[in-house]
Amino acid sequence: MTAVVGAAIVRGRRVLAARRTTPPETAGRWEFPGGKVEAGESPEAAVVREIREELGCAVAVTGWLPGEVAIGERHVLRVALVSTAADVDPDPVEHDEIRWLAAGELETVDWLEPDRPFLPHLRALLAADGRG
Ligand SMILES: Nc1nc2c([nH]c(=O)n2[C@H]2C[C@H](O)[C@@H](COP(=O)(O)OP(=O)(O)OP(=O)(O)O)O2)c(=O)[nH]1
Repeated sequence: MTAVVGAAIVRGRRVLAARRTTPPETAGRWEFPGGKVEAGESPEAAVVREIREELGCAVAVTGWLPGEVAIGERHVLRVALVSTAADVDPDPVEHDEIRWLAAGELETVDWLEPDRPFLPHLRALLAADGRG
């Protein structure tokens, strides 16, 4: 099993969702930006590397949403809680759209199926977060 890490980039009471462009089976679906953990790499380091590659910004992992979800038979998804500096503007180079979603907006995009079990945790966290 290869670990895939997604980053729930939280700013104030919103989380960043990103729309995939490849491969065709997943193009147009929404996800937490991220990717596969490489051999010898920690999940946290993979999150930081992937977000730098995909969104051109530095992030810090502050925790993990509970649980992990199988992606097919070979991959398993975990989702990190991530913060950025307030003045950082993510600039997607692989995704064709990004949106900052509030708790009540999480259902407005078509998430990849493996991401859906993480949404209730995220909704509760965003609804409870008094910052911003
Ligand atoms: N990054 C990411 N991938 C997800 C999520 N949910 C989900 O099912 N996936 C799937 C889509 C892909 O099949 C796989 C991750 O592949 P990826 O293409 O993002 O990984 P990667 O950047 O390391 O790229 P590569 O090795 O395939 O070139 O996991 C998610 O929230 N974020």
